[in-house]
Amino acid sequence: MYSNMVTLQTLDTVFYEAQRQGRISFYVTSIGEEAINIASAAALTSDDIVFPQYREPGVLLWRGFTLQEFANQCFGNKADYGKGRQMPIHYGSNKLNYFTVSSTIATQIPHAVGAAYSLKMDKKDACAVTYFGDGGTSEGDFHAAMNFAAVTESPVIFICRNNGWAISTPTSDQFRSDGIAVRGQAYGVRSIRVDGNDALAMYSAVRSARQMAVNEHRPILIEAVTYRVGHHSTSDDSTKYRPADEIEWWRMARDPVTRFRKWIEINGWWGSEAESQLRSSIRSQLLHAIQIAERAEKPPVNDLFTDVYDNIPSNLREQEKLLKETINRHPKDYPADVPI
Ligand SMILES: Cc1ncc(C[n+]2csc(CCOP(=O)(O)OP(=O)(O)O)c2C)c(N)n1
Ligand SMILES: [K+]
Repeated sequence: MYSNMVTLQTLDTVFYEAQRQGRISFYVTSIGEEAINIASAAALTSDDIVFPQYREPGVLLWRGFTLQEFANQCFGNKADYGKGRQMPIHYGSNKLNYFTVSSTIATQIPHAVGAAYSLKMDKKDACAVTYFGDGGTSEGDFHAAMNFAAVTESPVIFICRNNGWAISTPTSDQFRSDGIAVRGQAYGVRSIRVDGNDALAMYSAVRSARQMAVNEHRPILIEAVTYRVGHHSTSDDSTKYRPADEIEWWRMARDPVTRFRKWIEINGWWGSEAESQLRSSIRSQLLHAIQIAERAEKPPVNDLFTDVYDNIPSNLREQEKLLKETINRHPKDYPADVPI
């Protein structure tokens, strides 16, 4: 669990730098939420179906998505499963039971309940797991999903990362309830609040939630209290709306990775030599993956028009024709490495 938390941290640092260098168009970090990502993933089984928001790439990492696969998606090259049609960080893996990230807030929550209901009808030994932020609970989709899960008694785990901020909106401007756990209780869903920066607490909560969901056929809500240490995304400057000392306190005093490291060190399982070896090894693996992803061929322009319709409708054909004509007229304005 610790090496995965460090890998996630390093992935964030390296990809964030790549965005600042203009090599990728966008990025979102999970800094401060590494324990929620990795400890929850460790407590599930690979048959459990994940419906993520966008701040849980650690779950995918835990399941075996490679650093090269992360890089291919962010660089939108030919090896990206989304064929470069999504913004960076919209990962997905059919093989790893991880639905593709959708930026439209909270849409994944009712999807998870539907999948859980279907797992129950098929008598599968698995549950659905969905992640969202506190902001997600301000959407109607959250409320519809909670109620649907409660009445259908579906095996679904709702993991809310209550990180204090929905971009620039603090939780105090979103709701006056005592956090999120009471909202689950209001719908008749067994709910618990955990310290999301404590990897062991997170692991234990998700482990028990999974047992209850699968064995007793019931939804469970976990409110993981945490803090979004990074900016919302690379399109945001959070110092414009929150005090720097608040960010600093969470970064220094409450960092989930440092807390877990202290625990494994006290147990004699880790030391500074292993730490520096791990960090430099992951960093170099990542830089290598980025180099490969950056040099790889881009998907052809044609791919923009495929995979939605079996027979491409005439309006899309027309758009395709117009796009190609435009590219031919202004070749200098289009990247030379994108096959037409
Ligand atoms: C339906 C919808 N409304 C608004 C947005 C714009 N938006 C993107 S992220 C975000 C904040 C989400 O906050 P939260 O769910 O708490 O997750 P966090 O970013 O804190 O992890 C908003 C409002 C969106 N993507 N989709
Ligand atoms: K949030």
